[in-house]
Amino acid sequence: MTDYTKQSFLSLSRRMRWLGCYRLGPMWKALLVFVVIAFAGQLLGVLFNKSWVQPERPRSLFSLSENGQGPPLGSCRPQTHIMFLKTHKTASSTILNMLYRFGEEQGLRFALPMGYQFGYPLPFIAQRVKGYRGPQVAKFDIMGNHMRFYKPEVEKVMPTNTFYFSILRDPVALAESSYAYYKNVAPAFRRSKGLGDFADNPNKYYEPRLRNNHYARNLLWFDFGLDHNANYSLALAKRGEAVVRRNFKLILLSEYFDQSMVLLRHALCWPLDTVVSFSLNARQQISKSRSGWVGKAAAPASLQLTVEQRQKLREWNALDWHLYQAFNSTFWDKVERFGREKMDTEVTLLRSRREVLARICLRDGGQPVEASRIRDRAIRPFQSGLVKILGYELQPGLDNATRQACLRMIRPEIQYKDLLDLRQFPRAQQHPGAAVAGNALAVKKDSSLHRTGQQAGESLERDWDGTILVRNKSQEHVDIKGKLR
Ligand SMILES: Nc1ncnc2c1ncn2[C@@H]1O[C@H](COP(=O)(O)OS(=O)(=O)O)[C@@H](OP(=O)(O)O)[C@H]1O
Repeated sequence: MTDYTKQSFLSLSRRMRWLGCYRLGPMWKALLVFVVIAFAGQLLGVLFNKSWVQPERPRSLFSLSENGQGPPLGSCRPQTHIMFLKTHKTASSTILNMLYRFGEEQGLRFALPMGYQFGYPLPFIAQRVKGYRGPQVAKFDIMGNHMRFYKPEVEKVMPTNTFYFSILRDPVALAESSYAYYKNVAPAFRRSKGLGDFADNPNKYYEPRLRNNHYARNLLWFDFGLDHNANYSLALAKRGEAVVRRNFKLILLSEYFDQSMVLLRHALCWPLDTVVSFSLNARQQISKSRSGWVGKAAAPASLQLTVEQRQKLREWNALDWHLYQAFNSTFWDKVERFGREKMDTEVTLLRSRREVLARICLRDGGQPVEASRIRDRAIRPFQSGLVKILGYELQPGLDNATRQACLRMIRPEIQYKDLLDLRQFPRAQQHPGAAVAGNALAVKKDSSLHRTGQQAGESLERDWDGTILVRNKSQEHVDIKGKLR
């Protein structure tokens, strides 16, 4: 013992005598001293060691309960600088909804597009971000709307310690989803009789230079900013894979959505409830599996595929197929490192939380419904293509706080973006009709055009979804998705 410790010990025993502890035996005194020292140590640790600080709870109704926190995450701080590359038809709207919820609850600032996508399908440039004033001038925390990824420009907008992640889906399932959604949009799909017909002879229908045909070939590769029309070679595929690996810390899989959410929550140090979600943007469902995502029993004739046609689609999308296989293997390595048993426990917990929240929030036991059946027009999802895109009805009679928390979980992407936009830019001129959803086409005037000014030599044209395309001499176009879902 040092002199200082001896002194402290003596002064402590004097105080204990003063408190009446002199009646206790020596064993009890020693125990009491130990307890006092341990308590003081804890207190100092909490005060001075920041890594002991538990993640701040989102001010969500659900997270107030212990179950909503989930199993402990250890000594980490919640990540609040996040870039999510929102790939198409991969469950990305469900993930964006989580990011919107988390950011809203934590009062974070979103890098939002002027319209609904960041200039897609053109490669991303920082000027597409509303409120961008130059590299690192304005502070943005979360970015997650559709874009064609281009890292040097994203880096101008997001802080250096940003966590980059994205999600992939099996290219055959993705092709079905894409065909159903973009049937009338991608010329290659429009011309074919069905997906099977397209798979049998894609070159008959596919013209690489036609606008929106990127939805028909290696769509993931395209979204990651790579050349989706390049001829497949293993060397090329590996180079692309390496680029994705370099740029993204975590790649999720939509087929293993719940396991993905567990990995994500641990990577971000987030409470369980932030990654509990209801599947958004699903095609009309037949049955609902336990995992909570909407499955399809019988596909419409135009989407039916033989085993050979599935194989042909893999070959047609060979670059995406490579990417999917490579990251599928990485994904399971991560699960292995995480611990299979621990993963199973957390997935079970996540699913039971989803069931609890579905019972609280959703009408008809949580079954998604056709947009036309949703009484509140403000939460009807956007419709496109061959099939009906489903949404949810809220349970009637909820108290206001619960209603708001539930609403956040089912609010479709477009309406949610409008709401956040309005909060972040209360004084800016908003789109007429913002935050009001309807099934009808409502083309909105885009405020960014008025702010930046339309240049001489540019002409306005609309894309399939109401996006305003500004065409100039070099044929560059800007998107401002202007159709409400
Ligand atoms: N939780 C979960 N797990 C697995 N799959 C899910 C989940 N949530 C949504 N989905 C399915 O994702 C498809 C929609 O994808 P996106 O939201 O990325 O579409 S979009 O690009 O934003 O239009 C769409 O696929 P299809 O139904 O096959 O079209 C959704 O059903």
